Amino acid sequence: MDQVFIRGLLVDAVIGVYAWEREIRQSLLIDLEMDWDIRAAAAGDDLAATLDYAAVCQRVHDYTAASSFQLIESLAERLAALLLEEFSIPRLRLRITKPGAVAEAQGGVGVSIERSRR
Ligand SMILES: Nc1nc2c(c(=O)[nH]1)N=C([C@H](O)[C@@H](O)CO)CN2
Repeated sequence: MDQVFIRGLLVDAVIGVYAWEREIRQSLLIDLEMDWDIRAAAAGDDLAATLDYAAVCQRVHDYTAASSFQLIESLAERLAALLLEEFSIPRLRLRITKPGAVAEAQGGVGVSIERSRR
């Protein structure tokens, strides 16, 4: 299946389990791979026929920046559900990296999920 993807979308949010984490904003990196048949958009050279990655970035940014979950798992599930629904995406893979969470983990730590529209 074709995909529209977003890599390394940087968003600051209140996220974390510990008391000190509730007082600050921390950076998150969000990666998305979204199934989308791009042939109609390519044939018509038409933005309206494809999944607008800029619109998805804006929605992800706005939702995440306003959120205040403890676990990145919670953010991942909510984000996946709203994107599947609002953009009529059949299936997506979503990864959230919390770069500063574990100093020794140079590549960051996080979660990755794959979800489909029901
Ligand atoms: N699987 C997870 N493990 C941990 C999370 C999380 O969201 N998912 N969060 C924390 C703390 O908030 C941590 O980021 C503080 O450094 C610990 N483990």
